[in-house]
Amino acid sequence: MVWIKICGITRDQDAQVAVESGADALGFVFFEKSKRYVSVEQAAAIIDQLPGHVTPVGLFVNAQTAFVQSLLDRWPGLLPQFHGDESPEFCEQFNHPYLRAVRMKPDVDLHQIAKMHPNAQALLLDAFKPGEYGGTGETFDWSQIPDQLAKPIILAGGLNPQNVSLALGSSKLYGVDVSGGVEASAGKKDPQLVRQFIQGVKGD
Ligand SMILES: O=C(O)c1ccccc1N[C@@H]1O[C@H](COP(=O)(O)O)[C@@H](O)[C@H]1O
Repeated sequence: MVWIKICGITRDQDAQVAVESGADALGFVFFEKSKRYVSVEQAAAIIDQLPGHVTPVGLFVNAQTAFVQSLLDRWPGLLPQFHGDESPEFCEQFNHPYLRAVRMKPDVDLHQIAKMHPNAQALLLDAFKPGEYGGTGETFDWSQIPDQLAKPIILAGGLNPQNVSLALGSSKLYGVDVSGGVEASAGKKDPQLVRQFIQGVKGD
């Protein structure tokens, strides 16, 4: 089964649709410059109600150590997703599994990145767009995805209900991650698109 993460959750009703449709993880963007930003208390109202089999993912962009640690203390099951310019040392200091986002420049060396992030549960591959950290709705050249890597691969970047089957057919993936491709407007999910996306992955 392919692991499915629906990211950029800001509303309880969107979380509920994603969970009922079979999402494995929900992402909360703790990056104030994002149009999908949620405060800790907004996220808490949703995270504290999640069923145990659904992983809350905290998306960080160059956050302070103390902030990340405070959220891990509050939710030991939180999976951080480091989506900025964090060094391997920064990501590793928490002694906690995390997702290392990689923005896919043409010359990126995924094998080297995998080696430098031993506690990474997976590498999450996203499109590179100068001046932006992610959530751009853009895809990248999936032929850049290696057949073999020391870490599982989660594909992100411009996925939607129309292209996700193609993505799954073209590479060996542990999981998929979507945000903009299932939105009605920034930070607000379209329930129909969320259902279609998850059905497309599960082949229902
Ligand atoms: O969603 C954001 O605003 C965001 C901001 C900064 C870094 C990452 C962000 N989102 C993540 O980007 C990927 C791809 O998103 P999309 O499907 O192309 O919209 C995904 O992991 C988002 O959670």
